[in-house]
Formats: sequence, structure tokens, C-alpha cells
Amino acid sequence: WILDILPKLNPINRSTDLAALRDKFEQPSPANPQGRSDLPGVDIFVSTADPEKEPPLVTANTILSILAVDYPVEKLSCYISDDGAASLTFEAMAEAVNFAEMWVPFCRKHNIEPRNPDSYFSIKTDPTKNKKRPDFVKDRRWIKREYDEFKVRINGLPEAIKRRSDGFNSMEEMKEKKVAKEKNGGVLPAEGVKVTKATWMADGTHWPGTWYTPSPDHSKGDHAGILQVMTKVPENDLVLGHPDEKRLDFTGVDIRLPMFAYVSREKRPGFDHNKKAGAMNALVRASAILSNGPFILNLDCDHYIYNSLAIKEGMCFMMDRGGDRICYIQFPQRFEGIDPSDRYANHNTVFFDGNMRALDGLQGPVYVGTGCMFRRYALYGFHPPRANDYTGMFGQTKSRARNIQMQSEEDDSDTLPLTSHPDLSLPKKFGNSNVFTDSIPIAEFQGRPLADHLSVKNGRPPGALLIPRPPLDAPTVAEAVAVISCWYEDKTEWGDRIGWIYGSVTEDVVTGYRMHNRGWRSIYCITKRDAFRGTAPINLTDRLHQVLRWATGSVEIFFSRNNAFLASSRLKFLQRIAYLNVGIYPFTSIFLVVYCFLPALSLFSGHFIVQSLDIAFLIYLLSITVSLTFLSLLEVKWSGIGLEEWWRNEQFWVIGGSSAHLVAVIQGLLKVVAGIEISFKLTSKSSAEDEDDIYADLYVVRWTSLFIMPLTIIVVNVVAVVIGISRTIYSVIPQWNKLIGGSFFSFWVLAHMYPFAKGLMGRRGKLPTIVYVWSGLVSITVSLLWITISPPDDSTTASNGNVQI
Ligand SMILES: O=c1ccn([C@@H]2O[C@H](COP(=O)(O)OP(=O)(O)O[C@H]3O[C@H](CO)[C@@H](O)[C@H](O)[C@H]3O)[C@@H](O)[C@H]2O)c(=O)[nH]1
Ligand SMILES: [Mn+2]
Repeated sequence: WILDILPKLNPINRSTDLAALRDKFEQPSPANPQGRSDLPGVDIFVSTADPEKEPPLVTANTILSILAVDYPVEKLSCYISDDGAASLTFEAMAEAVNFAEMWVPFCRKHNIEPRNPDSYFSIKTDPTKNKKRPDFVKDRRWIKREYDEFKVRINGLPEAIKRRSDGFNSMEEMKEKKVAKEKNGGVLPAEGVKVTKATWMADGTHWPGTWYTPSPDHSKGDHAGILQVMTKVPENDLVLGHPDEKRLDFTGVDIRLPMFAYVSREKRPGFDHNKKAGAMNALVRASAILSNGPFILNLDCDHYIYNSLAIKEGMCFMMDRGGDRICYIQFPQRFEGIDPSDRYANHNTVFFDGNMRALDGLQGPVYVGTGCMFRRYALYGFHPPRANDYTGMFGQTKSRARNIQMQSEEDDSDTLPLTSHPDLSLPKKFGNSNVFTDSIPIAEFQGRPLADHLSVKNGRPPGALLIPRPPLDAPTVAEAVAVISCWYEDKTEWGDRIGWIYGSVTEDVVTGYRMHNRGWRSIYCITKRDAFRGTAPINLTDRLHQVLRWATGSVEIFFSRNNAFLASSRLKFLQRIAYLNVGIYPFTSIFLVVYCFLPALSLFSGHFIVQSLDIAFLIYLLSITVSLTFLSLLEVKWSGIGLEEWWRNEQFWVIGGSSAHLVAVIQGLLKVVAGIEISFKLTSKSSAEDEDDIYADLYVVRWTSLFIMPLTIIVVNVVAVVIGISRTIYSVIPQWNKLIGGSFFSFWVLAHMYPFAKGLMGRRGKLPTIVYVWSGLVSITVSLLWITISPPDDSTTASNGNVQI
């Protein structure tokens, strides 16, 4: 019953549900006679970086799921950050907007779920289930065909852009030649003419971003900032559709689209662009000027909205009493396209349904990079309102006297009482855009919960958010372009204390940590229907690299000023322990590796792992075993997973621990000691090209040095078992029970390594020969070495009668 009681100590306490949200914010009231939406605006950020690794079709589908999300259209703005500055991505987005004009009303009319067309059309269950409108089947058939054509257009884009550009380029060349000829008296100059091969847009202009044939000002890391508003700011009132002969009958359906902007920040050589964190910060600024939604939802390009009510679900927390102290709502990451047995624990269920939920009962879950809705004001580095109200191990309220004393002791350089707005004219920490700084207090105010009850502190009056958005004028857009220039952040605190934090390969954890450290709380929001879904790398190599990156980020955190040891008093005690664990866990790999070798070594030597099985050891062993079992039970019970899934997690913990975590520790130490920088490539997104085998990617094996340690562990343990058996056979008095006792632990290690071994085999058991040669050599060396150091000695072991199990 303890297991049943524990989760109940940690309820998701939310007094506002979806119905209450509607009643409070969207029903007519004295302050809101027309029953317009009084909800705050939401800006949605999607990041993409490389159309080669992040297929534009996937991104386009993500965008479509966002444009069709169930939230007041006039309050929504969507931004895509294209760090690749690729015309391909841009044109795919333009296509997506075109398709959205039919797709979005279609979703609204028939209440489609999910609103990502690709996933919607690949649902296996009966699409007509729960669909009541008689024209559904006809509409669906029609839109399916439109989608197929859309897909073909997107897939044809690279070819189309190339053909178009080649055409324009050769035309240019001809023109140039003609000019040169005329200048040179009718003959072509000997040195020929040089024409730069530009990438052209359909309207006959140069694409301002990166070109297929890179040239100065048009290559990766060297191009202008681009900001293009792809759909205009939506009308404030419903715009209903009409019956239409050619298209669908959208009578009575809202046909508006949210605002959607394509943003590619300026990049120049010599500037550190800080990857995703930098991209997000550029979006934070640009969006502050264009729409200034008090809430920001962040999605990776391969994560889409699976539950169209997700934003409203999050808003229920933010708009609840006390919601003004929440910095973000993290939703669990759920994945698609993972092999049914989840060989490499890609679903990460113990983490997402155990650890994160437990954290929710403390100060809140960590930010995991995607599927997270932020309070804009919290991103700006301010402290939460009433930050000192609670503290201590369990977050109890402090007495007033202590409270005052504490406040004076604290370094409150960035504590800003919310009643008086930040004096923004003073430090230049936000950079020199006045439009931006002026937007800060507005976002803060609009993000407050409704003051509809005496107990709501720091609320806003009902009806305050009914005013329509102004249309975008040219100076506003120009300002937004100015704040995405690459020098804008010079001498500011962007990435240091404001916005996404720089300097870590896992910017997400650090960004969330900084907020918790200021006293903000976060919320973990598990919805019945998954809020978001995404893809994950399913083959061994990519998966290990992903784990390596996370672990490296953790080691970086450990050696940085973000180590929770150095946290402020506003980080709750248990939350601090949790963050400490985030920084420390890769270091456990050192012990893990030792433990993986121990059973083998004891087989080599013929000595049991411990000297003698005395009572102290047994008590120690028992207590460890009991607590481990209890922990596992908790994990299984809390996260509601089956034993098999739990076992996968255990296995992958050992695999990742002995490879990626260890390398991360080494890398981290190298960085600290020798200053060697760490860089990571984008995690490649599988696009399931192979129709016959959607899990084909699972079998891809690319050799990486991460394989070395697990492989050695496997080989050494196998050799050890073999040596153990042969020794037992050839010894004078074979001690079979001793062998079984000894090899049990080796088998235990091998059982954990099984998915790894399977993964190395690839699809048909193909393994690079070098692996055999190499591992053979290592294991022979190790076993020879061991036997020389500690030759099998029957007499000593036999006399040690206490080594039996
Ligand atoms: O220069 C860059 C590099 C990456 N990204 C985007 O950042 C996201 C994540 O990058 P990726 O390298 O694909 O990392 P993943 O392993 O897929 O992502 C996990 O790990 C990251 C680092 O911890 C988090 O940022 C992600 O949200 C989390 O899903 C993607 O949308 C990219 O498009 C950029 O915008 N600019
Ligand atoms: Mn990803």
C-alpha cells in the first residue's frame, strides 16, 4: 500500500480544467460582453537547422499541426527558426501555408486528431469513427489527395529549386557574356566571365540565405538575417468560410490561420552562434516585437502537436491561482517510429514517467529541450513573484521575520518587485532595442492569472486581453530584423542570464536550472492523450551519441557555475539533490565499469569477488539488495511500466553507462583540464524512407569508439566464463558450485549487454572484421596478464571453504 500511497502525495494540483478555462476566459461576462477570448497570447517556436538531416516534409508537418492547434487564432503566432538559412526550408514553409489554408479548416470542421497530416493519414484505425458529418468521407478523400500532391511538391522542391536556379544562372551568364563581349570589341575576353551561381527564388530574386553553391555572404555561417511573415496577422473576429465548389464546404468554420513567420538569424564568421540556444534567443527577441505572446511553446522540428488541446492544458496551470510563479510547463516527450521491443530504451519511460513525475512534486521537472511552454517573463531572467514565500527542505512557508532578514541578505541584483516594473532604461543587459525593452512589462502583465477572486495575488483584471493586435507595419518588421542581427547580443546578458543559456551542449537543463535557482517552479503536465510526439534515433550508434551528448552536458554542468552545490537558497533542498544527480550521474560510470569487470576477474583468478562471506558483508549486501529492489519497485509502480520495459531501461543504463557516460567524463575532464572543446553534430532524424521496413534504421551500425568499452566487457566476461569452465574441468577436485557462483555474475553482466551485442550484429549479423581482431587481441592480453599475475592455484582456493555461495 505504500507504493499506492506515494504517488498520491504528489498530485497534480490544478483547480482549473479545460471547461473552467473556457468559462473563465471565453464566455460573455460584464468585462467581456461579446465573449471574446480573454486568454493570453502564445508564441510557438520551432527550430530547424539542416534540411539534409531534418527533412522539410517533417518540419512542414510539424508546422501544420501547430497552425491547426485548438487555441484562439488571434492569440497564436508561430515562428520557425531556420539555422540552415536554406531556400529549401523556406519554400517548404510557403507550401505548408498554402496547404494549411485547407488543412486547418478541415481539422476544425471534423475535429481531426492529430493535426499533423502525415500521422493522421497513417492512423491504422477506422477514420470514420466518431465522425458525424455526412460529408466527412468525401472531405477526407479530397484532402488526402491534396496532401499527396503537397507531399510530391515538397519532395520535388530540391529538384525544382535547382532547375530554376540553373535556368536563371545560365541566363545571367549569357547576359554577362554579352556585356563582356561588347566591352571587349565583339570577342569574349580570354579570362572568360565569372558569374556567381546564386540560388534563385521563384520571383526572380536571389535567395538571401545560404546557396547551393556557397559564395561570400551566402554560405553556412555567413549570411544576412531573414525574417518573412508568411501569413498575415489574423483578424480579431472569426472569419467563416463559404461553400466552395472546387474545394471543401467550410460554411460556419473559422478559416483564419495564426500568424506564421520564417526567421533565419544573421550569421557571420567570427561570431559564436550558440546553436539552438542562440536560435531560440533570436526568436525570443523577434517575437517580442512582432507578437509578444506572454507564453512561449518550444518544439523541435521533429516534434509535433499530437493533442490539439495541449496549449490549453498548459494554460490551465498558468492561469490557475498561484500560476504566476510557474516558469514553464514541461510535457513528456513521447516518441514514434521506435522498434516495438524498444531495444535501446528510446522511450525513456523510467525517466519520463518516474523521475520527472517525482520532480513535479518538488520544485518541478527539468526542461528537456522540447515540448515545453515557458512564461516569457521568466525567460528574461527575473525572479518570480513572492519568491521568498517558501523555502526549506519541503518548501514550507517561512515566518515573516525571517523572510525580511533573508531578503536583505540576498544578492537581489535581479530581484524586481513585480508591482513596480523593471527600470529598463538603466542597464543595457537586454541590448539596445527600446521596442524590445518596452515589451517586457507588457508580457509580464499579460501572463498573470485572472484576478477573479480575493485570494489571487498578482492577478490581472478580467477583460484586459480583449484588445485586438495591431497589424504589422514596416518599422516593426525592420526592428524585428535588427534584433536578429549577429552583433545584437554583444555586451548584453543574452545567453548568460537571459533567455536560453549558452555554453553547454545541453542548453535545456541549464536553462531550466537557472529558473529554478531563482525560485520559479515548473510543472510536469501529463495529458491523457499525448500532448506532443516526436522521433528519436533508434540505431545503436545514434542512440549512444545522443546519450553521450546528454552525459557530456551533465559533466559540463558539474564543472561549471551551474553545479547545484553553488545554487542559491531558493533552490529547494530535494530539488538541489536532484540537480546534483543530473551533474553527477555520468561519474558513476567509473564504478559501473569496475563492477562489470569484477566477476570476470574473479573467474580468472579463482578468487571470489570478496575475501570472505562474513556477516558484515552479508548485511551490507542484503541492505543494498533490498533498497535496490525497493527502488525498482517504485520505478515500475510509479511510471506504470511493465517489467520488460523496466528491464530495457536497466540494460541500457549499463550499456550507456559503460560507453557514453565514461567517454563523457573523459571529455569533460579534458575540457576542464586541457581546455579541449567539445562539439556535437545534429542528431539525425530518420524519415522512415524505407516503406518495407520502417525500422530499417535500427540496423544501421557505424563504428564509433563508444563501442570499445562495452565490447571489451562482453569479450572479457565471455573469456572469463570459458577459462572458469576449463579450469574447473581440469582441476583435481572440480568445484562446480564455485564455478556457478562465479559465472553467475558474469552472466548477469552479459545479460545487460545483450541488446548491445545484438545491435552490433546489424541486420544480418555483419560485423566489421576489425572488431573481432581487436576484441580478440584485447581479451587475450587481459586474460594472459591476469593469469600471469594471479596463476590459478587450487590449493589456496580449495582451502578457502568460505567462498561458496
Ligand atoms: O545549430 C543548431 C543546432 C540545432 N538546432 C535545433 O535544435 C534541436 C535539437 O537538436 P538535435 O541536435 O537534433 O538534438 P536532439 O538530440 O534531437 O534533441 C534533444 O537534445 C537537445 C540537447 O539537449 C535538446 O535541445 C532537444 O530539445 C532534445 O530533444 C533541433 O530542432 C535542431 O533543429 C538549431 O536550431 N540550431
Ligand atoms: Mn530530436
